[in-house]
Amino acid sequence: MTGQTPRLEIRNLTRRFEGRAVVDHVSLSILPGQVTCLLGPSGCGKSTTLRMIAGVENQDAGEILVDGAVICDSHTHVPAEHRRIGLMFQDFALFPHLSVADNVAFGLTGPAAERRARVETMLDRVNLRRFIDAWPHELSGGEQQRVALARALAPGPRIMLMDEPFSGLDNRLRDEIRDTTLAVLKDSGTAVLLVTHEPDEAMRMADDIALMRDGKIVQQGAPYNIYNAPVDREAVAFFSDVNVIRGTVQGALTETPFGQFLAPGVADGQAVDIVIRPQHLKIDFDRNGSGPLATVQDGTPARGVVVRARFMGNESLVEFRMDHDGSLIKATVPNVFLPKPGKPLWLTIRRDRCFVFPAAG
Ligand SMILES: Nc1ncnc2c1ncn2[C@@H]1O[C@H](COP(=O)(O)OP(=O)(O)OP(=O)(O)O)[C@@H](O)[C@H]1O
Repeated sequence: MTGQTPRLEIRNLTRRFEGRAVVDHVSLSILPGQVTCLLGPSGCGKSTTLRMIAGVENQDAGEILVDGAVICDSHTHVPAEHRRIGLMFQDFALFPHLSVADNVAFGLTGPAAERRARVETMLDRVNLRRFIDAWPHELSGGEQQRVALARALAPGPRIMLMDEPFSGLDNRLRDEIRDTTLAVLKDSGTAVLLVTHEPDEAMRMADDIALMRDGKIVQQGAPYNIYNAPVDREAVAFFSDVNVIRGTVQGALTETPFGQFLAPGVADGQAVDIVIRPQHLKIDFDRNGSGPLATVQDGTPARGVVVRARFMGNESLVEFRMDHDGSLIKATVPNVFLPKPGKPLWLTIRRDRCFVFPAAG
């Protein structure tokens, strides 16, 4: 909703180590009940950003606001324990010497009866009330994770910071725990900043994704927009395998073996990369040396020879060596399609799914 005060806002947050800005003018805001994922490769500065918001690391510049009030800038520094920020980190284990009830009650104050009632409510939310008197070692990994969530949410934090919270769980359990966690977080109205290096996790959890690289946020938006309108070639490649077809621009157009592509605003003679995901190529049979007819949607077919084909479960991945320049191109098709190496086939690319970027380097 426009005009709503963000629960969490950071402005130009910067942190330098040994002269290098590992977090470089990072700004973002999160509304109550919204989940934002800070997504990026290892070492891009995600955890450092989170640590500054939590108050366990000082920024060199920038400000942090909660509900419109500054909690940290060059003059103010609200200590970590007064920020009402919940934390859930991968290695943020339960206290092994405390029962489930005492773990969840850990950050609570007030009369014992009230604390007990709050613990029961929180365990109900994560469907673990029956384990109230159990010890952490009696619970599975997923159950422990849900208790950790109940513990983090029990004091009613305004913001939850989560750093790769699901990475210790096996795949199938992880999907289930993510869904439960998301439902509980949404219900609590907390603003969530979740750090992950896994695009699938971000797509699954986030209302908003902030894509981070080398200390900077390079793109921010809804998962759909980040996936379908990426800012550059690396942003496409972060979410999936990509094929890159290099071309040179003449008169805002580039000629390729797959047909012509528009390159508006790019100067004559400049190289461009046409980037296409493997699932957006179409494969067609060779008809005595010719392919299918060119169409407006799919451009001109180009011929390649199968290098290898693998069955991946839901789809088959076929790799081609292209006749025109010897480059390798990957295409995926649903179900089982395993042509023999050496077989000539024709490829077309879905023109509406191509991204054209000025070539880097
Ligand atoms: N206390 C420190 N002293 C010096 N350099 C540091 C310190 N903390 C972090 N760095 C460096 O800052 C960069 C960003 O680290 P950070 O942990 O924030 O990245 P990340 O994106 O969270 O990575 P990962 O996903 O691997 O945890 C890294 O190059 C790291 O080596």
